[in-house]
Amino acid sequence: MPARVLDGKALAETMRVEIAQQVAAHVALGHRPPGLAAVLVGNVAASRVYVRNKRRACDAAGIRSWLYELPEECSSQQLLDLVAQLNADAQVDGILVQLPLPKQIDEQAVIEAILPDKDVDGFHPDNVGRLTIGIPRFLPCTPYGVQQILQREGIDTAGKRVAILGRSNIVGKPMALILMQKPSKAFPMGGDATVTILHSRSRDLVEQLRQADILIAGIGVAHFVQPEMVKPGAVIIDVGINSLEGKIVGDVAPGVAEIASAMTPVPGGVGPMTITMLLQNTLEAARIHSGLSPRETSVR
Ligand SMILES: Nc1nc2c(c(=O)[nH]1)N[C@@H](CN(C=O)c1ccc(C(=O)N[C@@H](CCC(=O)O)C(=O)O)cc1)CN2
Ligand SMILES: [Mg+2]
Repeated sequence: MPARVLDGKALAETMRVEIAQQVAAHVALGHRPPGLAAVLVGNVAASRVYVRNKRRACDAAGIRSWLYELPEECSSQQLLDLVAQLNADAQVDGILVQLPLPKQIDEQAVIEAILPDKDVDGFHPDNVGRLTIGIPRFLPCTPYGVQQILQREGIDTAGKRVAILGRSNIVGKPMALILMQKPSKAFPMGGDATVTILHSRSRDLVEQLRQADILIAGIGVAHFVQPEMVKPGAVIIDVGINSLEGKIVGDVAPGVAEIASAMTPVPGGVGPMTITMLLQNTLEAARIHSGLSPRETSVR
């Protein structure tokens, strides 16, 4: 039997309606609508599409958004000046600097310049540190989206073997931190799983992958995961977005659907959830800025 399709697009739509209701409730309490500043630097076509989709999703949820564009050849200082302006703007709850940035820009300096309580991507070291010790403020949107797919599709992660292919700061590392975490009041999304991160230097890759109850692929190689690398009945989450022969494909080969019990499609799986979780984080930022959410929570 082919794998059950984990329809991220449908779940993203459901969650966006829920978020719109939460935004309306927030405004009904007398608060101003949440606001997101989106920063787009240069001419990467895909980045332009993602930012446009993020702003459309904001609009539909009742979140205000503003687009700031800088030219491809801008300097780090120009971008840092813009971030400082947005940090100081009381209408702005969240700042999204779309990645990747042009090569002359010091990406890490830009990430660190964003105020941690406006860092709705969850990339600032303060937010990464909080996630690491189990008192997160904002979870990075892609792994947060994966966690929501697993939870809302009823896929229990407690005690499961999870293999994560890829060790990026945006996907692999935060994904591991979320799924290994013991759930607590401060961190209800904790997955209680046994997590293995695999990467280009990992030995016995296929054997490791074949032990996984849940396999999360985020290495950016089209169709890297082949059927013989997967344990029969495993759950497969495909975070890859690659272009192959003019089509968008994931890191997982289509034949894996014959082996797996459930699998996210590409497109229409994790991608739409990434955008949805940005809305959730922006609402959370607005709650923080209106004094509704605790800034600090203790480890339990
Ligand atoms: N500042 C950030 N930059 C980047 C992030 C991020 O979370 N924050 N993630 C990615 C890009 N990304 C969001 O920004 C993103 C990628 C893909 C999708 C998506 O919906 N993809 C579609 C398929 C692709 C397409 O049709 O063009 C899908 O999977 O269905 C959404 C968001 C890197 N940069
Ligand atoms: Mg990302």
